[in-house]
Amino acid sequence: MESIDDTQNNLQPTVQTPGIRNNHDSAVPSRLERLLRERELRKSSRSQANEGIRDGYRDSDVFGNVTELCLSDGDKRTQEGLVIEGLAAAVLSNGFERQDGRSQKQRLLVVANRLPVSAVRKGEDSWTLEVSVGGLVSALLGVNEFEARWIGWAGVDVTDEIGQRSLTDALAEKMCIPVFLDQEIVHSYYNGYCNNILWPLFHYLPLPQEDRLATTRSFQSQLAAYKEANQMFADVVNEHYQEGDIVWCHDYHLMFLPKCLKEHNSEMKVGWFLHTPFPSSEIHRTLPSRSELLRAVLAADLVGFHTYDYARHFVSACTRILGLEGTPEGVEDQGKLTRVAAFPIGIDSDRFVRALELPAVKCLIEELQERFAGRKVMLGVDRLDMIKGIPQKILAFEKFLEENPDWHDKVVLLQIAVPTRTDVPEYQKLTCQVHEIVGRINGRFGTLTAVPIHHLDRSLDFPALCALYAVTDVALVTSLRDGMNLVSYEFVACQESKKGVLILSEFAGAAQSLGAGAILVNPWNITELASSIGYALTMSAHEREKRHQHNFLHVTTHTSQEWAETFVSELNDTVVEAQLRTRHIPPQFPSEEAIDRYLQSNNRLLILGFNATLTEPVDAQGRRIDQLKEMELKLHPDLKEPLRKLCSDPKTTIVVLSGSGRNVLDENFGEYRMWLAAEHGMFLRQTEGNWMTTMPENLSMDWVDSVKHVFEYFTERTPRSHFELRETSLVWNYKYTDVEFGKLQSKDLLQHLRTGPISNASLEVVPGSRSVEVRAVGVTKGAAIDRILGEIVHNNVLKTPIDYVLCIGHFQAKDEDIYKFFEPEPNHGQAPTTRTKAASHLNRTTPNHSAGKSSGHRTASYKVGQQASTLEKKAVSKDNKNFWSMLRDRMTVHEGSSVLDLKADNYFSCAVGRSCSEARYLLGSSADVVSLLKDLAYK
Ligand SMILES: O=P(O)(O)OC[C@H]1O[C@H](O[C@H]2O[C@H](CO)[C@@H](O)[C@H](O)[C@H]2O)[C@H](O)[C@@H](O)[C@@H]1O
Ligand SMILES: O=c1ccn([C@@H]2O[C@H](COP(=O)(O)OP(=O)(O)O)[C@@H](O)[C@H]2O)c(=O)[nH]1
Repeated sequence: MESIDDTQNNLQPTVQTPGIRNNHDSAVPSRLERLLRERELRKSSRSQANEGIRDGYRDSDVFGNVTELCLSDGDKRTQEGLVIEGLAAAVLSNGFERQDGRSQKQRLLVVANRLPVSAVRKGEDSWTLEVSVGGLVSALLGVNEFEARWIGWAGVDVTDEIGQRSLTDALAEKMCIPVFLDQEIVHSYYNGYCNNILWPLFHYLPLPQEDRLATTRSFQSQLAAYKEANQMFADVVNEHYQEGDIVWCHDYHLMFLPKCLKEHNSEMKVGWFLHTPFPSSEIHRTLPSRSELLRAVLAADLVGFHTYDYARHFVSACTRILGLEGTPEGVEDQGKLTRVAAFPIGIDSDRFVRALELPAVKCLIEELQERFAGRKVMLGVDRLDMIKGIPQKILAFEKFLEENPDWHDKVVLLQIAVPTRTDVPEYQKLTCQVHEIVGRINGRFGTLTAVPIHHLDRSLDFPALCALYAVTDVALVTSLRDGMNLVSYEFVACQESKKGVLILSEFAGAAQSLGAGAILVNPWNITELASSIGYALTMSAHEREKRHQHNFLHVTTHTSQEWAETFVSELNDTVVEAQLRTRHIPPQFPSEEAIDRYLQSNNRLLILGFNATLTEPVDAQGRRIDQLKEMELKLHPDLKEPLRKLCSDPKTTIVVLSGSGRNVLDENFGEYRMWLAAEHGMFLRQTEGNWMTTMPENLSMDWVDSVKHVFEYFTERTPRSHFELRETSLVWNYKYTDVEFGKLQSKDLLQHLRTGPISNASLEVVPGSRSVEVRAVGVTKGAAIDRILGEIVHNNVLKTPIDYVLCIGHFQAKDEDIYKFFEPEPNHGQAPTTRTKAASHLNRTTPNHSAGKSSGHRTASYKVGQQASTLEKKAVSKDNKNFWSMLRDRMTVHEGSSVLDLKADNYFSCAVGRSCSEARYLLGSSADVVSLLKDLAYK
């Protein structure tokens, strides 16, 4: 349908849900079938691998936990070093032949701001590497199914060549590749744009008022640094990329990376995963660079989040801010689908479970038990970040002590607060604030021998952390927002013997997976938090056991390994799916060929749509749409001259065939010598003549008032929607309404039209991308074309038959029948003509190959001068596919006076701004139509 809303930035979801649609082809397994099969394969390969470990035929390096094995071997190296070797060992299994016969591991380039190690310089060319702390590092260290390389920043500024070279070598041993960022970039990109703008915003924390002005001033330079840093990451990826690699970009630091990578190599398989929440679109839209960031991420093939909520917010930001189409699969832009889905992260639970058996850890557990004998242990482990809700946690603990004097010397809160982003002023303020509260509470409730809160401004190593988790009675996670929160998972993994209680913020992603076993709290509600502490401390053993088992099962089955495998498998599949989709997308319009054939033809017919074909394109790049301007359809100014030139060519007949009313066409085309077909061809005129109606005589319009009544009702109830009453149809348009509300209302409207009191009327309901049109049954552009042809023939003295047809428009739904009108009938013994077949057939008959081919050649002739009046009286056929034969049957063929003599190769049908169509070819937008018509006019 070429109704007023159908501009190119608001495309209909033309490709249906993959998986449900079964990939267009029953022989091809659906997306879900493929993913399930892949999962089965992974499972069986893993169980074989585990058997391998039990049988002792594999080196522990590849599948076992390196940390644990080395420690038990009495190795004296630091635990951090060993964890890194865990990654390296996992990674070093290059070329390992899987037992299921599948080939080697796929190469995975993990790109994250931070490498899993931070480097400390010891001399000119010597370095020590320490494990970086944070959930992202912990999770990815558990992944060993792939041949992974990690690309990222080593956390130091290295300006000299010797330093850079030696650090590169040191990191290479750990399968890490550095990106060298200088201090200035780190300051603006990492401390500035990442941690002072994106991080708070993604966690729903507005910047404090006094910083806001300064932030706004430096915003542009920070954004520039952010883009520059992302390009630096991309350069390193490009340098190391090998064909077939998977590139997995991580987190809010690298939102521009997918775009940079795809611009360099569109074949690269690129995934992007966000470890933080993605906020409601209402929050995201406050960001000045909101559109740019979204578009850059959408360049990825697959975009992943921890929870469905975050994924939903992202899709909604893309639909509301960019005006793109959100589907159950992701986000569609001009036929390109970016898949968006939830992939909840996990931990390497085995590593924690087995760590508890290590002598070193057992020893620590005993020490801690002795130290806190007679007291219940409560634990908090967080980076010292404002999102973690540390002040709220401590204040709630204070309230609990206040209200429960009996517990004063029977409970202790151990708070590990790992310093993080210490250069950012907000973090410095938080440190002071927390110290102050802890000091006050310890002063208030402490005794000479004991204090209620042990607060540590430092990180712990892995054995200490495991021991601490194991002796804890109640873990407190009070994040105000948290992507996932792996601490809660790690605590559960270490609690098989104690079965302690987890108090968990409902604002952590983990609440969605551990919600059944944990006590969920709103950390802003200090009273509720304090009473939850009391409830947890006194919980019965039976309840603790039940809750723990539930969580333990989840943590041990949803591991980091599973997470990474699922993501990578979906990424691989997304690329397969994209290939399947593109098989069914018509190719780009072959301009050169079309122009050549145009020039060689003697009598050409150009059928052009109007809206979104000959109109000025709407700027969709994040600028606010000007509804009033856009609703007033105007011919593209660049088309005026070429159109005039084409119209003056005696060998060319132009028809503008539009859904718009006569007045709109008059205003825009009155000055040209062409044919105008308004309201889908119901009205027709040569611009030098008068409008005539081609409406079938028996066309009933009795339904108009009832439909108008319904449209008025919906227009009143849907802000910024409007309807247009044409002479033969009505269009309700909701393009400018709230996306979701508009969709809901249109559903309601359609239901009413189809099943309500007017459902029996002889009318056709045509849903567009953001519109609903109602017209009489059988009125389509395809149905109109034979009436139009009849009139043209009737009016023109045809010296030669029409031997070239170009039909081009943003036609939708039923109006696509127009593209089929001139398609040749299938030859006997051949499969019926399909879009792809037609396309490939056409490709076959390009000048190089077409010699002697005339399979698509059809000649039909009108008995000139007779058929027009007959035709206009005939009822419109509903059987669109038989127009050609109808046409032929109705027309007397007589030698020498054929009206149409059209070889298949001289027929060009083209859909504008559509991703999928019945047309043979596609053009992106009206801008492409402009250059095509210019070429036709001036070549
Ligand atoms: O590298 P830093 O700036 O020091 O910060 C450490 C990491 O913090 C964030 O972690 C997030 O990822 C976790 C795992 O997915 C998730 O559980 C947690 O909720 C998130 O906050 C950050 O996203 C990472 O990039 C940082 O490396
Ligand atoms: O002293 C510490 C404290 C924390 N962590 C690790 O830091 C990660 C924190 O991840 P989480 O997802 O809870 O939050 P993030 O810090 O990533 O926001 C967990 O894996 C902890 O084991 C650590 O290694 N040493």
